Amino acid sequence: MTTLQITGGQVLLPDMTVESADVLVDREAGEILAVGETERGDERLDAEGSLVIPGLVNAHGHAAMTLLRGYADDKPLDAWLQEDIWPAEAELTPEDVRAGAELGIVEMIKSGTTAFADMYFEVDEIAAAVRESGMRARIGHGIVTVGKDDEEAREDVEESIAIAREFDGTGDGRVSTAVMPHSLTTVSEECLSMAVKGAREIGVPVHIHINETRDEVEPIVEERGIRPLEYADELGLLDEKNFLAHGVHTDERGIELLAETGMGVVHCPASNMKLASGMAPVQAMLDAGVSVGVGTDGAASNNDLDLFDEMRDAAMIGKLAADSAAAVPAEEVVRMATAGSAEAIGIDSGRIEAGANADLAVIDFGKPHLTPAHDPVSHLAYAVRGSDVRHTVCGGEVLMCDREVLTLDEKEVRETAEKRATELIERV
Ligand SMILES: N[C@@H](CCSC[C@H]1O[C@@H](n2cnc3c(=O)[nH]cnc32)[C@H](O)[C@@H]1O)C(=O)O
Ligand SMILES: [Zn+2]
Repeated sequence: MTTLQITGGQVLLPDMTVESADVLVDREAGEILAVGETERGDERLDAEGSLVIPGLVNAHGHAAMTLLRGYADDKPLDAWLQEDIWPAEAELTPEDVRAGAELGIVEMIKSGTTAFADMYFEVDEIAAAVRESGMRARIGHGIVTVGKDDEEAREDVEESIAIAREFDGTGDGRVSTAVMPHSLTTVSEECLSMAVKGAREIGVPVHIHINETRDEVEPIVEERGIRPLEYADELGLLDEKNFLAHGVHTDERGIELLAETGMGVVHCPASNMKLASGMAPVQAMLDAGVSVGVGTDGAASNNDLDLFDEMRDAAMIGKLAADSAAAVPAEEVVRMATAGSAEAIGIDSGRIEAGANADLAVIDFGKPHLTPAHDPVSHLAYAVRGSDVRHTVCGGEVLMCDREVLTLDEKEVRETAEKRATELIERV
């Protein structure tokens, strides 16, 4: 066994208290051995003047969409997808997806994120990028069946199931999967049922966008006389294992259904504000006991993958939505972006204690905007920026040390992404 000792810092514990402690990690097992006064490690990572926190978990996104960052802004979801995003995505090659995923991963590692959930296509490229990077991820092939004939539609579902089966548990267990129908309005009823059944058979979750915009709710109510979550419940889609993105237009009955079934919700506040989708009733969900995590969504609707930004947005919009400054407080938002996200997407991460996976980020508190540090948890929610992260560790492996990414070549990743993004837009 070789050990890694993170020394001299303050540590954020699962009960949200902070204490001066070292963290000792078993590098082979990828687990935390001890927190406190530990024995000396074989290797050491300096955390003097810094706060050690659980690695952040980005519970919903499309990492490869970094290639489309700033390509199409200031439009509502439907027009944005149909006029700009989908035509551009139709031109993406497997190599483009790899380049975009690597760029997204570098950005996440640099801002203290150690795990993420991702819905996209060319998933073998995304799996390869995750394996190379050392991050933890739950990935899947997004199914869209609108505009396809029955056979093509079924093939898309089968592909999502086959990919989920193939990659689950790979990358030393750091890669897990889900079957990922895009939404209740872009996938037919028959195909949604197929997806639910297929996921159950292979024992992986289902991940889907639900209740994102009003335009998505209305057609379901008109056609079926019930709201999206009631329809999802009829399909057997609401389950403790499964998780949805957004949940913006969720009414009281919907919140009850989420709480009763244990279905996870991934709140994506920046994307919801940028596309003017609405404000998710996050405090009401938390009060009802719903499992809530936080995600950035894709870089084309955010436009960055910095979860510190997202925490601040979640706290701010959560207060507006509840009309209360006490809603979605700092501690709650930090919990949502760590243990909450991990629980929602079903991975073991998000807490610093002996026996847990060693997924950590070390934040430099020696900054003007983090002075004075009356309450480090307040700073995490309201003042820390991704660029304050010094080191990132996942499964006991150091992914970034003193802001240098060790598992991928940042400069090369940026140059490749820039070139591929430019050529992509020329083709579109
Ligand atoms: N099989 C489909 C791809 C589905 S992947 C998931 C899709 O979600 C899209 N997407 C990104 N952000 C959002 C969002 O906020 N709501 C709905 N869809 C989104 C993204 O552009 C991508 O096309 C195809 O080949 O076109
Ligand atoms: Zn999305």
